[in-house]
Amino acid sequence: MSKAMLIINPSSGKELGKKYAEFAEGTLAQRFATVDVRFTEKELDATEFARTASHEHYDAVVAMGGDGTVNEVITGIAEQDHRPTLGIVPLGTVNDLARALHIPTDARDAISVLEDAPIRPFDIGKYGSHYFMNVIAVGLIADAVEEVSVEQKTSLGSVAYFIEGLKAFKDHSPYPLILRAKEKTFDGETPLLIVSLTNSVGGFESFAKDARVDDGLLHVFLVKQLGFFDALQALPKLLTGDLSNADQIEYFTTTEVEIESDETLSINADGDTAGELPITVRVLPQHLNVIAPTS
Ligand SMILES: Nc1ncnc2c1ncn2[C@@H]1O[C@H](COP(=O)(O)OP(=O)(O)OP(=O)(O)O)[C@@H](O)[C@H]1O
Repeated sequence: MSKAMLIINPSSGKELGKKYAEFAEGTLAQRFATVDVRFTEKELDATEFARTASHEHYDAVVAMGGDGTVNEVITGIAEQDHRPTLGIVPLGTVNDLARALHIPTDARDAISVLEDAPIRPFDIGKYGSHYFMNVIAVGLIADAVEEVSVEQKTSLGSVAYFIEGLKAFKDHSPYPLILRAKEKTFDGETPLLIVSLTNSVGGFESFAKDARVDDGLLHVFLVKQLGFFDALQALPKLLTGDLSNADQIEYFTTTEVEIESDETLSINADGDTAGELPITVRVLPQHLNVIAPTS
């Protein structure tokens, strides 16, 4: 008999989770014989619930919350032998994975998709014991995220990061970084390094426009050392995906990359700070399955 676990973060996205809990449970009941609902109370609850769902051979685990909640659920199932199919009801500010998977960003529409959308594979990434589903950033964006207040994030969404990013370009000196991949090595200074699995980064859907959720690749963007005015030119190109002739940006794809620095630099994974350099980042190709429309 098929069973699904619905994991809801009631604090995500202006507490929409509570409002839509019943509708989501009812919709999932059209597809699965049993639906168990769990509400998170604190950090790592979603990981624990998802791990239990794996151990107990659930067919699906649906994450209802922001990117933080989706990341926690993925962390709970990623290492297991039995990995339930993922479902996502995005309630956060950014919702990059949902965007990349063509899952509607409206909660009600996203729930409706769970009733009959196909199941398809997607890549995740790993460094140390951390998993990520969208993006790793070192430098500028990592700093910008730290500086965006909850109020700014709620009212301005992705634009808040953009504004803080511009400020960070002006105020911060670049970071010394060493990058080693089969395809390319770099030893120098950069204001920003981004390693992306999906096209959508920070809510900007054409950021890594060639990235596909199941292409088995890490898309690496390295911004070269810039003056402020060069930076002003480079940022819109980053955000609109117009990178083909952007000489301020080094772009390549790989499956594994080592990143280190002489300085202590923290890493931002999927919007939250998680760990420090040095790291080796690997893609786990088509490691998980997700209920999501194909276009
Ligand atoms: N019941 C709860 N009350 C308060 N915080 C919670 C609760 N359950 C989980 N959390 C915390 O919420 C964090 C995840 O929040 P999440 O990213 O899903 O939502 P969000 O902040 O609204 O989304 P976004 O970051 O996209 O704006 C978890 O890391 C966890 O620490």
